[in-house]
Amino acid sequence: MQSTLTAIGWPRTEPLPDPPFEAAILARVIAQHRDQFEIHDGVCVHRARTPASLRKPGVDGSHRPHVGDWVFVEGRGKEAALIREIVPRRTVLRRGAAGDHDATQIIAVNLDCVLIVCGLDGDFNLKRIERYLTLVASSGARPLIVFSKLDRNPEAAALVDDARSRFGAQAPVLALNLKSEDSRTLLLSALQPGETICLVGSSGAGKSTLSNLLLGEERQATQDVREHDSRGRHTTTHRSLLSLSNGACLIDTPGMRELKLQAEDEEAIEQSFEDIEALALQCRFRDCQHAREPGCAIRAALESGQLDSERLANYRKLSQELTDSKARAADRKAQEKVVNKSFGKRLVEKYGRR
Ligand SMILES: Nc1nc2c(ncn2[C@@H]2O[C@H](COP(=O)(O)OP(=O)(O)OP(=O)(O)O)[C@@H](O)[C@H]2O)c(=O)[nH]1
Ligand SMILES: [Zn+2]
Repeated sequence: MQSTLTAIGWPRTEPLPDPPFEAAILARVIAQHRDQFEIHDGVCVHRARTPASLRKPGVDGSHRPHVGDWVFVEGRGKEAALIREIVPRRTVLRRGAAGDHDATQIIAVNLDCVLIVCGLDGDFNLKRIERYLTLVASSGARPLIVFSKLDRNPEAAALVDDARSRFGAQAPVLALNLKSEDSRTLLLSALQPGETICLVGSSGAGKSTLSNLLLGEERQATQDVREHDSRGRHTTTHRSLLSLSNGACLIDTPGMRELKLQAEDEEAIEQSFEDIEALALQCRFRDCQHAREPGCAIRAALESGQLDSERLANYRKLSQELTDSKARAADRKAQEKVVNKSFGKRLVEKYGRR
């Protein structure tokens, strides 16, 4: 049992925890879709759910299972398994302002190494890397900075030097062309057998390219971890958890990859796209969407070649993420208010107003 679980990241040197009830099965949460979880027991993938009490709004997020958790479940097979207990976590990666509990959200747990992926193109941003480093350091996991697109910028070496002198003491720094097969060996040698890794970084930084690079010849290596869905069919497209040939494993799920930006990143976006924000100020209309409005400075800059359309697209994507993230945060707050209000009302009904 130990060996099948180490393939999905159970630490080799750590004994397995005692099952808390009869027929308890130890498995790892590898993906989450709202209230549904995908768990891996070292052999197969199953569906799982939590008890209804944990699904109620207002429950502290840390009591709920998260991607990377080791859990004891009851029952497998046709029905979704029931997650009964969460094994104490070794590390917890959260996003959001440190100390501000309202704004923090668990991204993944039990990670050993977090790869901070950053492009050596327009994506390069020391402030953002610094912020990621802070998040990773407070998670308990080890950070590894991976610069991508080394081949895309003739000035890359200077940027990498700059980053090394700033962050070299906190994290190893790799600068790679992720499109080159040679980079796989370099990457794998920076990872340790048995550790669980994940990728964070902004949109377009190269996370997919990196996981594809690791996947490349790794497909064979994952064969021994056979994957079925709950009905026992093979799911060939399954990629949430990837065992690498050096014994490390990569957790890479949509919820994690889209490390959505928080309001505090607004400043970072403004900084990286100063030129675009300055141009937008010159548009005739203050609420210009840069679509068909007359006197649009952004479109003029695109036409004259002063502004690169890909860069604008990237800016739009990041700004949209920021807007979405703010809307979700507002939604959460509003929902909590409703819950607290109805809870208050029930108290009044039960005990009368005091
Ligand atoms: N030449 C070159 N291109 C790269 C490198 N890394 C990534 N790219 C390209 O950059 C683009 C974005 O890379 P992705 O891997 O899709 O970025 P991502 O971080 O997964 O982006 P999201 O899926 O939006 O989170 C793709 O067109 C890649 O082919 C690199 O090292 N060299
Ligand atoms: Zn405009």
